[in-house]
Amino acid sequence: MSTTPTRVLVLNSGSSSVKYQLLDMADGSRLAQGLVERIGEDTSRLAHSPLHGGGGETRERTGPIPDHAAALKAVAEELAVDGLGLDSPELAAIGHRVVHGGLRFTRPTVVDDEVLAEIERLVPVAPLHNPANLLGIRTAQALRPDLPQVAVFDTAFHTTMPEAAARYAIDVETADAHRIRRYGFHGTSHAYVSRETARLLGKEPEEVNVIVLHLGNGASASAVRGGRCVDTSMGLTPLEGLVMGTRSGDVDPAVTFHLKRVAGMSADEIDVLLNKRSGLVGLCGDNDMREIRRRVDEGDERAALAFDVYIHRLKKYIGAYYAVLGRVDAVVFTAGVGENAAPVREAAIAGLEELGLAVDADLNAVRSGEPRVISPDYARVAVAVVPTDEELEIARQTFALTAGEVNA
Ligand SMILES: Nc1ncnc2c1ncn2[C@@H]1O[C@H](COP(=O)(O)OP(=O)(O)O)[C@@H](O)[C@H]1O
Ligand SMILES: CC(=O)OP(=O)(O)O
Ligand SMILES: [Mg+2]
Repeated sequence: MSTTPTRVLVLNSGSSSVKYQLLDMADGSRLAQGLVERIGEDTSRLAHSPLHGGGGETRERTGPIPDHAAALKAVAEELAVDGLGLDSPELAAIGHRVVHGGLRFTRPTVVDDEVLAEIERLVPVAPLHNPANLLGIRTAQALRPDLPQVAVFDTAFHTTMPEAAARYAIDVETADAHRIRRYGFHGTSHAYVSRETARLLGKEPEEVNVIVLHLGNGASASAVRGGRCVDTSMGLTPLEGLVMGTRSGDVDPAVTFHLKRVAGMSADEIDVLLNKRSGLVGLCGDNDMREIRRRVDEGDERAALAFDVYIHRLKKYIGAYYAVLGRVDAVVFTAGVGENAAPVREAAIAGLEELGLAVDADLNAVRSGEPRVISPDYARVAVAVVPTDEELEIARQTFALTAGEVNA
């Protein structure tokens, strides 16, 4: 009798990177994880960490990796070195992060040709993300055509948003004809982190109202009432809302036609400006919060301005979502910046004592990979740091959807 396959490979394909993890869903353990970055450049780098059986040294490869297909083949080779190759009969499914699922995909979905066509149709509203997600799926299909490939959508968690939050106040016929509305992104992270925050507080997700601040290279805030998203800061595309590494977040939409009329820029040029040459990088030339803090500490004025604009926007969204929720149990920081940058957490919460929000300096300074409360005991609202795990959440959803099918 053959054993039931319980392993899931998760691929999180970004515009120029692939993050991946191989998990065994029998016990939720991680067997390997890694990252391919700077795909398409001469300085591509793959870092692969075997984690099973006590783990092993992280292995690195550098040198040109031209596209996502080549990246995934390199990942497959590294996994094979550890005896975890993609040809393994223990592999049950491959789970993919897909950023834009439009209105149609509210749940994880087994990929077929029609699903691929729909993800392709959504490329114009996620131009940095959906093409990479598609390449990841197609390459994985070519390597293991017999396995279910599951798409887990960033937009899915936000489909519970009420119309009042999802609608832009523009002409209804025009908006509906072009499916223009607020979709929201990073939903897998917002769902996972809001649930883990309830657990940290010793409550059920249904019992708590949480403001989640996902601050990575892309950044978004969400208001989660009793486990359901009621508002989020990203909109039609992942450009709206918070200040990000290279994206502007909120701007007056008139900026775009002003640039067209006055500066003679094309729509594509404005797209690149707002998505790739704005945000922290546009304000000070750096998008890494570590480097920005280092410059601020040295007295660099442009870095200080970038930091202040970033914090001001973040604080506005905390206030806005406090008002949307009415009662807040926790404000929680997650993703690369949220989990690691104590000065960002301190500055974003500073001055909000009247809202019951405060950060304890000693607790905030602790470096840890564990979920933790960083507010003082007297504070009415908990402030917390909860590491996100989009890959684990994607693996769980992928396995839940396919285990029955594979075993049948
Ligand atoms: N120790 C740290 N201190 C401050 N910021 C950090 C630290 N480590 C990572 N970051 C920030 O996290 C960002 C990456 O976050 P991440 O969630 O991995 O983003 P993404 O998934 O969008 O690639 C980096 O660009 C950097 O700004
Ligand atoms: C949707 C989005 O912004 O994703 P990322 O943060 O991975 O760029
Ligand atoms: Mg991310």
